[in-house]
Amino acid sequence: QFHTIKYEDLKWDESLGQGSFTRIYKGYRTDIRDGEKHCTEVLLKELDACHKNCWESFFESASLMSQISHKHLLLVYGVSVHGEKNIMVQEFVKYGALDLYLKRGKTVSVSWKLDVAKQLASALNFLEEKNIVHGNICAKNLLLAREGDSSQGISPFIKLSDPGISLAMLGKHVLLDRIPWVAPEVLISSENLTLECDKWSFGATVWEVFNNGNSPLKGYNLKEKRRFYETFQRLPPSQWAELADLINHCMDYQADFRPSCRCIIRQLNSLITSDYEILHSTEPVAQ
Ligand SMILES: N#Cc1ccc(Nc2nc(N)cc(-n3cnc(CCO)c3)n2)cc1
Repeated sequence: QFHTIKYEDLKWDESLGQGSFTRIYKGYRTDIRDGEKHCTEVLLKELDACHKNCWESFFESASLMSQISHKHLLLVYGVSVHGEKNIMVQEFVKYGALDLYLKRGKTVSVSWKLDVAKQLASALNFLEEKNIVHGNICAKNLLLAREGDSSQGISPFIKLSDPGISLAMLGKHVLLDRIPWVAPEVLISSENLTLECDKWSFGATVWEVFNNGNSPLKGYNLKEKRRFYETFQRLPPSQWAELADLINHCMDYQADFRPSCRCIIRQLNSLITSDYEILHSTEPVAQ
């Protein structure tokens, strides 16, 4: 169900860090198309050899992303297996993970952040229409393909990354550490992983985007993270009441009370036109 790529066609460049059980590298893929040699910049996502039993979940995640195509979903070229190595070959997205981009202190406007939220909501709406659960929505899995330039009215462009190893395969500690992105019902049983869980994670991700990429519950240990859910706590609300309401509506402890994607998109559209932008934007506004 997806393309297999010859290991000899891949070249590794610098290491770019790691996800859960995976290591990522910049790389190049040579392939011959209509008689010409092409060399494409790629992202090589390697599954740690010690997690061999996860490889089918790793490939399931790759095949999920290569079976459907949408402008805000990451393009997966295929997979390569070489001895112990399992490698997913993805399009190289120019500016990388959004959480790191925001943490690097880039000041972005309110409308920039709302554009990102709307693009994520449209990707989620697409998945919802296909009844596909992503299961790992977070700012680290949002990749920035275009920075945008608010002075030129050019909006940013994001791509949602593959979900990686499925939640069902992850140990309890990894799941607890994913609080507050993982929906509370999933901690009880990964059987509860439904489309509504992606709405919860969407709320936590929008919170990250509006808090300059800072991790919610930063510094909480696993016990404190568990207590956060057990006592039905909420993330610190944004001063922008309508935004805080949307985030809390998505992060409703009752899964079936969470809004549909269409409702989320409608609420985001109403936010963009509100005068919050004028009152709170960092750029001086022409009087
Ligand atoms: N400096 C820098 C820099 C780093 C990376 C990229 N590009 C890129 N392309 C992808 N397809 C995936 C990722 N990626 C990043 N972190 C994860 C793990 C969480 O998913 C995935 N990064 C571009 C610039």
